[in-house]
Amino acid sequence: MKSPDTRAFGGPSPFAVEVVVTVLSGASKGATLPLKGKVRVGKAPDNDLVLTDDTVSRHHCELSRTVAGVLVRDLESTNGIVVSGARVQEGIFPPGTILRVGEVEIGLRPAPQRMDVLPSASQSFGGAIGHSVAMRTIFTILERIAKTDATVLLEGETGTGKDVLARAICKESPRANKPFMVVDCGAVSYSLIESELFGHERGAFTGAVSARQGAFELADGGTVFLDEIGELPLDVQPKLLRVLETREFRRVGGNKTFAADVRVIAATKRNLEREVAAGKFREDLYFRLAVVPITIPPLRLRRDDITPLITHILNSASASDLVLPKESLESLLAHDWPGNVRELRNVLERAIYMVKPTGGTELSAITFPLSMSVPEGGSPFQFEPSKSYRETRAKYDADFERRYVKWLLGRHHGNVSAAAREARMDRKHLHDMAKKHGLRGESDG
Ligand SMILES: Nc1ncnc2c1ncn2[C@@H]1O[C@H](COP(=O)(O)OP(=O)(O)OP(=O)(O)O)[C@@H](O)[C@H]1O
Repeated sequence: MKSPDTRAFGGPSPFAVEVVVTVLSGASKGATLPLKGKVRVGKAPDNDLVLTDDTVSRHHCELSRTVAGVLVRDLESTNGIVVSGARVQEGIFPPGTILRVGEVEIGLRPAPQRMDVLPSASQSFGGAIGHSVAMRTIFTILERIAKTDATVLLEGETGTGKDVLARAICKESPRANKPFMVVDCGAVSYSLIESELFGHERGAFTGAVSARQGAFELADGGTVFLDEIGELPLDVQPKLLRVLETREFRRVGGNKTFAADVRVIAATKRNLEREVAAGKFREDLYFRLAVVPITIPPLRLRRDDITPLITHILNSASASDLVLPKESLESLLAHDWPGNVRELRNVLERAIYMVKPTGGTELSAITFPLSMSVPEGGSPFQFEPSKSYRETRAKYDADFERRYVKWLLGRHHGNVSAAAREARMDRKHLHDMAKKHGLRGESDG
């Protein structure tokens, strides 16, 4: 293992991001200032950033933006500047670094969303497909930062592709051939999460019958993917923060210090900034993780991606020969996809499994589940005040009948007898209903 160093976690500046200086503790907590030109920090009122704290000197330090990062210079202060536990006279630090000025913590917060980012010319990044402007803009950022050690925070609803992007970042990084260790912070039991991350020594706790390596140790030289980071218990959060700051860790119950030579990628379904505001997630840890914050929009807000994703999913299921009629494509494009790309994949794969064994060549709308046309949590009904109860009811009865028959026949690949048997209804009646709605059942010999 490499010897531990005091380099701020996140590595060199990944790209020319704007930096905002944020006060994280003390009386001026919450104060922010964009880092433009030189920023003087100290207790005296003529500073750009005034910190009213007795541990801060009148003119304490000076910060300025350089191409390589933020130049931090101590102005002969009494209590100095500390970064990752080491006192600093002068040095260049990447966005994401936290400085201790006397006893006050100030963060150099990156603001990459204010960068002028053009969408990538590429319609994929690693295994992730995306033709929409939103996804291609994300690809541009990832193309730039994948090769660095910058910590990435991926936020997005379930199924939007956080896991795919984390793996893609790893694949495009110099750590591609090193381990990629996943810790699902939401799935590991509370008592074991620390051991899962950092390992434990034999006898460290009841049940620790033998020593065990954690993800940070196993990933040495590679990448640790902290999935569902928003679920990390509050009392474990400072431990992770310390490791990210000092880049070293110990196993639970151990004395030996290991260097954490890993790149960290974290992901969450939650809005972590909101969790911070609600006191459920530590601000300093959020700050450490969100060096490159990426928000993946839900699929319903980037419908341009649906068609290429369908093609991609059909290809990867060796079903590119199946035809998707216009009507079916339209219904897929219109759906709101609360489960995002995962739901699209599931719907298509189910349809493929239903059609392929029958030797069918079309993924007709009949093979898509009924639930598709009803947004999750939404109502399938849209009432019109001009229509009477009878008319309204007749319309929905007919709609219900059509959807039900479509679904039922779909389950039985159009075999009317089998479908009627399952629904315990008369075969002829089902046949007539299908005919009425223009749904054809297969000859059921
Ligand atoms: N842009 C994409 N290109 C290709 N496949 C994708 C894309 N986004 C998601 N997928 C596919 O959708 C499924 C769900 O993606 P993934 O597991 O990455 O989502 P997630 O955001 O990590 O979900 P969760 O929050 O539930 O863990 C996977 O099968 C993945 O391959």
